[in-house]
Amino acid sequence: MANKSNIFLIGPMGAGKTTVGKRLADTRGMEFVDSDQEIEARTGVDIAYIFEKEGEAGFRKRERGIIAELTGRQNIVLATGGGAVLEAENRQALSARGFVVYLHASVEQQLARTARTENRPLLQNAVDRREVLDQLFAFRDPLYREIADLLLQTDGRNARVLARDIEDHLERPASAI
Ligand SMILES: Nc1ncnc2c1ncn2[C@@H]1O[C@H](COP(=O)(O)OP(=O)(O)O)[C@@H](O)[C@H]1O
Ligand SMILES: O=C(O)C1=C[C@@H](OP(=O)(O)O)[C@@H](O)[C@H](O)C1
Ligand SMILES: [Mg+2]
Repeated sequence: MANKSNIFLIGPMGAGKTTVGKRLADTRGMEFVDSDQEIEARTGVDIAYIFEKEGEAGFRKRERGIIAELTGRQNIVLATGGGAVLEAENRQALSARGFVVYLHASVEQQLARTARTENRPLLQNAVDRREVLDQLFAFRDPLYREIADLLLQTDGRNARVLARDIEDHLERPASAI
């Protein structure tokens, strides 16, 4: 049965999943978990190091394991990584086991918010970050939409306002969501 006590945040790098998720969990008194931070805590190394040693495929395998586990919990706010929706298994678990919020951001906004990034290997190694973000977004946007229960535009809107928007949607009767 669907467990909608969980809130799962999806969307591209720089959409604010980690930032908004933490804030939302604080105000709702829920546990906050970030799949990337969880992988780092368990392996003792950062995401960039995992990409370097195991390639993207190695990272996706770890991400799949962690999402399968975390989506089985209750009453958590989970911030996923931007590529979590690539795996059908992840999409299935996310949509079945929680309320899925797609934090949408234009590529322009993604670029601005990831400008000082130090632990996003897909961007760090890129010659042209805009092109990489463009391509990722074109491929992934339909996947985010496929499982989203709610889509929020984040351009020009701060994390506090976005967390409150999510709260407002959750307070509404189910038929209005
Ligand atoms: N709504 C927002 N408005 C302005 N800056 C934001 C917003 N959300 C996140 N940020 C900033 O953008 C950067 C990336 O945010 P982060 O939460 O790590 O995104 P994600 O987890 O989706 O990749 C951080 O520096 C964060 O402070
Ligand atoms: O878009 C992606 O494929 C990735 C996004 C990152 O998470 P954020 O979306 O939180 O930056 C992180 O999981 C990894 O660098 C790969
Ligand atoms: Mg994040």
